[in-house]
Amino acid sequence: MFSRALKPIAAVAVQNGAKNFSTTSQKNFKVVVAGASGGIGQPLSLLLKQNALVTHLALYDLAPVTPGVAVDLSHMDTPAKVTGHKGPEQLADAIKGADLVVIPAGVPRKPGMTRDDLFNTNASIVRDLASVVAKEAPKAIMAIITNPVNSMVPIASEVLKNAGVYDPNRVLGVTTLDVVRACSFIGEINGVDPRTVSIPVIGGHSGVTIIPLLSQAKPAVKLTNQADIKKLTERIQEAGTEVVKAKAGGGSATLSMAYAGARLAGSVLRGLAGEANVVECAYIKSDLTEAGYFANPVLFGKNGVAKNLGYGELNKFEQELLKAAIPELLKNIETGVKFVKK
Ligand SMILES: NC(=O)C1=CN([C@@H]2O[C@H](COP(=O)(O)OP(=O)(O)OC[C@H]3O[C@@H](n4cnc5c(N)ncnc54)[C@H](O)[C@@H]3O)[C@@H](O)[C@H]2O)C=CC1
Ligand SMILES: O=C([O-])CC(=O)C(=O)O
Repeated sequence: MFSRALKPIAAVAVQNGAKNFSTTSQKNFKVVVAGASGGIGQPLSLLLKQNALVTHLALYDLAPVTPGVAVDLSHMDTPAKVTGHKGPEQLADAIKGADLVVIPAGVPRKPGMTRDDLFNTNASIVRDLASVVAKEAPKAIMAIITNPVNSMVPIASEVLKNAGVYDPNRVLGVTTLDVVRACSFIGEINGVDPRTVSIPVIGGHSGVTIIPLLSQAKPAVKLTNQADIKKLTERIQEAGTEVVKAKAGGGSATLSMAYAGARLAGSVLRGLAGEANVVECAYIKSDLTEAGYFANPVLFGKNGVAKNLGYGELNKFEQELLKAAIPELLKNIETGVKFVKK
């Protein structure tokens, strides 16, 4: 399982690729936010309106407020034109000609729920959005935030396959929040600015499938005790639940997710614009493990994923984490694939 991993990634590339938003405007990109009026969608759209690479920001949601959210954002003095699209009859217009479709549409968790408990509601939402992307913007990059991410990416991929337009380099599950959290917690422990921390988080986006490679963190995590390393690993794995509990029925992470989603979207766009060395972790079609989809650092380019950078050397503890993650990932992936095939 481990021999297929590539060489350790250059941590500096992760840091630089991930954290410097471009101010150049080499190209004009249409970006769609599907689920734009929600807890993630609104602040994500606010951040994307500030990205100079975005010249058209199309906001799509079922919520009646959506055209109003678009008018609100359109008053910001940044270049992107903003359009609002409400309801399925306006979806094709929203998606047509998109370069990037970011999807936070769907229901969030309440305390006591797992991400898998969202499957029944969110699967058909992602399936239906993917089928319109297949028709109206088959070359668009799809960045899926909707949970459970581990199953939603296979769903979108199967829909695109059925439509004959699937390109595995253009379908991503957004796991950036796991990296953002790991950097934040390590920054706290090390007493350094979290923006100077870089770490790959691999696997998937739920519980045991979230594998922070603390042994590859730069700078090294100032923890020597294995019990503390285990505790930090579990905090990163359960950080989503920490937010769900703290919001006490008011939903899950929205603001930190918007930040993470804007960062991922910005990196995708910089890759599309031809910038070199743009690296982020993302959940993609993969043959590195037995799981058909897997998250680890990837290089973005003019056509989406340009190179899978692998996950480097794992220590014994991380190998055990990977072993625990694979059966869960396989199950999540199968659930997604079966949903489209049924
Ligand atoms: N990948 C990640 O790291 C994270 C993923 N999430 C997931 O993101 C999703 C959204 O979370 P929130 O924004 O907090 O939820 P929310 O309920 O605040 O917003 C969801 C929005 O989606 C819209 N929507 C529902 N069905 C739709 C459809 N068919 N087409 C377009 N829009 C539709 C709703 O009207 C609503 O505005 C959830 O599934 C949540 O679990 C949340 C945090 C982190
Ligand atoms: O925990 C949730 O349900 C939302 C999520 O994916 C996260 O915050 O990582």
